[in-house]
Amino acid sequence: MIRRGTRRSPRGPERRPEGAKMAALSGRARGALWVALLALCGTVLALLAVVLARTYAPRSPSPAPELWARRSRQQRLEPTFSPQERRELKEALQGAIRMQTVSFSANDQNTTALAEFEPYIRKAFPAVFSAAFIKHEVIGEYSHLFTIQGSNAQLQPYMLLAHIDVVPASPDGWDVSDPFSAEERDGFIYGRGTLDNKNSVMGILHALEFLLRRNYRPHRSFYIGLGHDEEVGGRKGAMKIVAELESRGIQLSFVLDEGSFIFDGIVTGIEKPVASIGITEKGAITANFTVTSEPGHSSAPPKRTSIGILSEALAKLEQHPMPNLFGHGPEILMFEQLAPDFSFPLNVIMSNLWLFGPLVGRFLEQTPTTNALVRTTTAITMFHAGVKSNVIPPSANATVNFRIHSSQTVDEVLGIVDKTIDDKRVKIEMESAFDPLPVSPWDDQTFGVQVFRQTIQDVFPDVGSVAPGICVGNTDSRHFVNLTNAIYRFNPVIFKPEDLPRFHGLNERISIEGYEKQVQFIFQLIQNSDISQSTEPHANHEL
Ligand SMILES: CCCCCCCC/C=C\CCCCCCCC(=O)NCC(=O)O
Ligand SMILES: [Zn+2]
Ligand SMILES: [Zn+2]
Repeated sequence: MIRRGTRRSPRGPERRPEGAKMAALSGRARGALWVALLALCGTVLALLAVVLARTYAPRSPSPAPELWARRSRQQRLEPTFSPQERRELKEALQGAIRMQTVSFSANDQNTTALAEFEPYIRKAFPAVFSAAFIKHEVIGEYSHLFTIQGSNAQLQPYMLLAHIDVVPASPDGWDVSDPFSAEERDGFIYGRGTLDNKNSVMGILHALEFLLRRNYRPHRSFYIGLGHDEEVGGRKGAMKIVAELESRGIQLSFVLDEGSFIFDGIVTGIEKPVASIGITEKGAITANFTVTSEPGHSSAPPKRTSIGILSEALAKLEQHPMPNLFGHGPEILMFEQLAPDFSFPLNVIMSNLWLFGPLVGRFLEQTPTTNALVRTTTAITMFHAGVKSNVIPPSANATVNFRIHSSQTVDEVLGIVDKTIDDKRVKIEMESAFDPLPVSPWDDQTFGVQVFRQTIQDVFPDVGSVAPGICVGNTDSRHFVNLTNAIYRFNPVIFKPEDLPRFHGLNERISIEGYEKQVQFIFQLIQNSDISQSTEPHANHEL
């Protein structure tokens, strides 16, 4: 008999309790899901709040030191130059460009032109060479050291650096007839050295000349160092100047050299020009790579030739770039400080590098300029092999130039190179090597930083941020580490993307207006350095 209600379907009775269990369970699961969802929303909202707070938090403008604030306009000489003075500025720079002070190598420099440079500057800057409180010395035959004795010996001196020598330039590919003609075209002076670095050599001396002609006597002492072999390492120039100053027991308040610019349009997403002041510079290795093999007749070649083996090793270096180290060095400071200058949404990203750092690192490595900021770069710069088309060459040789990221050392880079090439047939010899330079202080209490901020504001009011930067090349200032911990690299010139290939390349040029601004900057910098700072060391700096 089949009783109603007791009939068991094969699944029914078992299913009901299971279903109830499931329903109860899914009720709990749903609850848990809601809790998780709410927690997630809370976390996302909290993250968003942090991200927005970091993006839009008011940044306190760097306080101008009280002394500058109180100084009346009358006390300060305005950086305005007469038409006659402006002509003089331009012609003096042109004359300097025409002197072919080329450095080919450490042992091959145009010493005739270097020697002619001294009478040239003597004639161009009569007030500098005749002032009773300025001492001029020739160092290492062709370099120059000027000591400007300020009226207040209590103030710690600073130093301005520039270099007279230039890299070679052949006329091929230039728009003007000759890279040493200093031709004026469309408001620009063309020529080797217009940006690197006779603009600074002549700009510093001319600013001082104009101040002296207006009877200005600096309060704070300072030095001007003009090296003659910066492009080949600075051993005979800058290093000798340093040895001289060290022997006199000098300590400097700051050193200012070339090495960075006011960048305009160099970084995607930043509209305004930004001043980047190099607080460090990369290390460097120049290494020679050699492979030797049995020479012989090309009709019966061995399986591998020295050229093939070396090429493979070099290709490995190019195919396996050094690691992206964005966030491990001072480049992070640079982007943190530039964050407000980026347009939306990049400003949000740059203000939150704690979250978006890896993404930004990938973004920066896309162009050679910003790639140089995030890693040790590898550049194969020379390759020599072979003597004749039917001779198996006995050797192949290449030179590779590495520029080392702040967070790496020479030894670490060499370790990676060895591992990457992994071929005992490739011999590596070091030509020169040094670690990245120490990082100079960057805060509003540091005297040099105060002076630069104030002077940029005076002369370039349209500049957005004044940010700490990295000098991706090397400068004479790297030899000055025993004289100060405050070394800065900054050329007060607007630098646009089209200027990049001109640097050490074709059609190097400076606009006449840009050069006048550079002279104004130094004119103001000397005056702005004449305040005393509260943290001034109490020492007598009789020079
Ligand atoms: C918003 C910041 C972007 C920064 C991008 C950096 C771009 C760098 C471009 C040009 C500046 C290069 C200056 C390097 C000065 C080096 C002087 C020199 O030639 N020294 C000899 C040498 O390094 O071999
Ligand atoms: Zn230079
Ligand atoms: Zn150079």
